[in-house]
Formats: sequence, structure tokens, C-alpha cells
Amino acid sequence: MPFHHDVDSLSAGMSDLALLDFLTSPDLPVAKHGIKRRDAELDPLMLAAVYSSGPQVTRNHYAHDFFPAVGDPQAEGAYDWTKWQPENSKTVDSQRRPRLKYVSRQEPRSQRLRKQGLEVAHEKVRCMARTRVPTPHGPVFLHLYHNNRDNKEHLAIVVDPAQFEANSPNHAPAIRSRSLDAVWNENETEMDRITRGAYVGRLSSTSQHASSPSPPSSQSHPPTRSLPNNIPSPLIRLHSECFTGETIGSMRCDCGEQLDEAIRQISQPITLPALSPSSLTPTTTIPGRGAVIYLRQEGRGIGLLSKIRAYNLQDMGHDTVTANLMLGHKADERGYEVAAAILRDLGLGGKEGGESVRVLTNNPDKMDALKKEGIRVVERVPMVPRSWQCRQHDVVGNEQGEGKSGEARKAGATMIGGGSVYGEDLDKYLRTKVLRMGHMLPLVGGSEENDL
Ligand SMILES: Nc1nc2c(ncn2[C@@H]2O[C@H](COP(=O)(O)OP(=O)(O)OP(=O)(O)O)[C@@H](O)[C@H]2O)c(=O)[nH]1
Repeated sequence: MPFHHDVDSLSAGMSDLALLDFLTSPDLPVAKHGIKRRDAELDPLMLAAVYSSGPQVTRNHYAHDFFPAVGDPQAEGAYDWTKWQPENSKTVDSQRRPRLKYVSRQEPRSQRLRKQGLEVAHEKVRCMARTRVPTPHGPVFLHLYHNNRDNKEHLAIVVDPAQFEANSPNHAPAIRSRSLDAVWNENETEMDRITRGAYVGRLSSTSQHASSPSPPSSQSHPPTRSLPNNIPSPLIRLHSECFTGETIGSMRCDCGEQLDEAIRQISQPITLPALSPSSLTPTTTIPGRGAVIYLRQEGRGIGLLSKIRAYNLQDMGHDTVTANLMLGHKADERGYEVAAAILRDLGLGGKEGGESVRVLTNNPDKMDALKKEGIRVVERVPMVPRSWQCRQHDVVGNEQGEGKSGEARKAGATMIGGGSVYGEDLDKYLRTKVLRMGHMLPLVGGSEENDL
């Protein structure tokens, strides 16, 4: 904000000063529940300096480079000042208004902190709502999460039907979200809590019981030591969104089938072995327990737009890995930090308490990521594609639902793509996962690399 000394701009100068005065006055109204700014209070000298210096560079931008990329986003160097040539500007349509571009020389904050040896704080998640959803495999609780890392709404599909039975014996701890059960503010009514899903048992017009939050002193879930040791760890899957496979039944991949299969397997009743061979207690069966963490990272994290383009490259003969690389992406751009935070919130696999988990996957990256996040995994459970299971058993199913693949097709009755997926595209896709991405799955029906 410049300070004017000439007579012509006196009035403008006065109003600038009045504005400056207002902005920096101690009585500046502060939003009641506003989040505190991380930077220092407004500094009048800094404001004046910023206003009078050409490009709008503030102290928050000191590590970025500004340069006139002359409004041509196609020009080489438009986003990279090291490549920018002044001649580029001559070719630009003079009608278009030049825009200021900048590139950052800074790495993302998380990487800078890691380099300095500083631990990056865990991702924070909060379950915003939870509800009952009946599925062909039984009822599940759908949880919707917000987080501080991206602005996507990740989901957790929790299978724990024992929670519906108010009077059932408590064989295993309920899989519940700690952030959902917490009291969010003192004005929250019991009805607010119930409406967002913080209730126990099954809701009905006559039964509505809000859950009680865990005592604030213990920030963790109860330790596993208190559990009977014949209960297997809950089965979980980290599943990445796939619009094509799950919504329109694409047979290029087995994502829809995997989602259905994961919910089916987790929902299978568990027969508990007797605590000791000499035990007189009869074996008990308890309902299945676990969760699918559904992550909004479409196309292995490259997004639907790039995935659609990648499919065209795949039709031209490239495999999924090469197609991603040709588009300037990595073979796999997914991250599992938010998933780990959701698991911890549900009391699954966390270091500070709760239960260890079994993981449904063939993907070594997921196992490594969970280990890095400190999630306690006791077992990896393979996911064998249904079409490969059928071939392994040499049983051919038919549309009427006979045979193994018929059974599988019935399993996903209400989910497009949830049945058994098969075909040439899928075989190629699956073999690429095994041969190029190290998936831990025995190949079925031709393992030659040139089959890809
Ligand atoms: N880029 C790309 N992504 C794909 C393609 N087909 C499926 N996907 C995405 O891949 C993700 C599923 O990943 P997969 O590698 O099949 O399975 P995974 O979940 O890593 O491994 P598992 O746990 O063993 O099933 C979803 O986000 C899909 O959208 C493809 O051809 N190209």
C-alpha cells in the first residue's frame, strides 16, 4: 500500500492510510470460532512494501519464482522458469492477457520436514457419519471420513453385525470409530449424535441410544490382551475406487468383483476353535468381522481422466504400467496414509491399542505401506480372481448360475461388476500385475511374458 505525498493522490493516500489503520487496529473483529492463523499478525510496513513492489510477492511466497510466462500455458517453460525463453512471448496472441506464472522451488512441506529428520504428524481423520447398509452379504456400517490431507471423502465399510444384537454375548470388541463416538461440542444434542451415526445397536422408530464417548484420558482403543486368544484378527482390505469396474461393470479389470469378494469374505461367520483340545466348551460361531477401507484414488491414483487415456494406449498394445508411464504418471501413485489413520480410528492395527489385522491383498506395496505406518498385520490373505479360481478348479459355470463361476456371479447379484469378470482384457491386466508389479499371485493359464 503506497504512501502518497503529491496533492493529486492525497485523498487516495488518506483512504489507504485509513484502511491500513483499520486492518492493523487492535479492535479488528475476529471470527468467533475462527481457526487461528499460522502466520504473524499483519505488519503495516510489510503491507506497504508488498503493495508498492511490482508483482504481488508476499512473504509467504519468498521461496517461489515468479516469471511472466506470457499467458501461454502451452509454451515450453510455461510452468518451468528454467525452460522459459523470452522469444516464446512473440508467438503469443496479443489479445490474450499475460498472466503471471510461478513455479515453486520448494518441495512439499512433508518432504522438507522428513529431510530435516522431523517426524511428520500422523494424518488426522474424522468420521463424519455412519449408517447401516444392507448388502447381499449381510448388513454393514458405512462410515464417511474427512481428513487433513486431501479433500476427498474416503469411506470405511465396517462388517460387524454382532453390533446389531443388543443382547448377543460379547465375544469380540465392537469395531467402532473413536472420532464418531466423541462429543464434538457442548451444544450437540443426543439427536445430533444419533443422526450422525453415534448410536449403539440398531436404530428404529422405538430404539435410539446414543453411544457413549470413550473417556478423554484414554486416547486409544482397549489393548488386545483383554481379548480371548481364539478370536482371529479382523479381516481388512484397502480398496481403491474404480468407476469403470465397479459402476459400469467394465471387464478390463476385476475391481468390482474384488470389492464384492472382500465384503463376502469378511462377512463369513467365524467358527472359534476350542480354547484347549481338552476343553469341554463346544466350538462357537460368531459373525464375520472386519472392514473395507474404500479410498478415492481412482486409476491407481492417476484419476479417471488419465485412466481413460491409458485405456486407449492399452488398446494400442501397451500394458497398464507402460500406459501410465507414457502419460507422465508413475505406475502407481497411490498412498495409504489416510487408510492407516482410518484403521487406527476404528481400533484396527494401531500401535496404541486395539486389534491387529489380517489383510486381503496380493499387492506388496500395500503390505509395505501398512508396515511403514505401524499397522500390526498378522497375516496376508490372498485375493484370487474368481475367473482364475474357476479355471484352477476346472469348473465351468454358466449364466443360469451353475458351477463355480455361476456361484460367484450370484454373489455379486446387486453390484454391477460384482460377479465373476472374465475375458482377454482382464487376463492381460491380471498378468501385468503379477509380472510387472510383483503381485503375489500364482499365474493361471499361460505365464509367458509375451502374453502381456
Ligand atoms: N491406471 C490404471 N488404473 C487401473 C486400471 N485398471 C484398474 N485400475 C485401478 O487400479 C486400482 C485397483 O488396483 P489393483 O492393482 O487392481 O489392485 P490392488 O488394489 O492394488 O491390489 P490387490 O489388493 O491385490 O487387489 C483402482 O483404483 C482402479 O481404478 C488400468 O488399466 N490403469
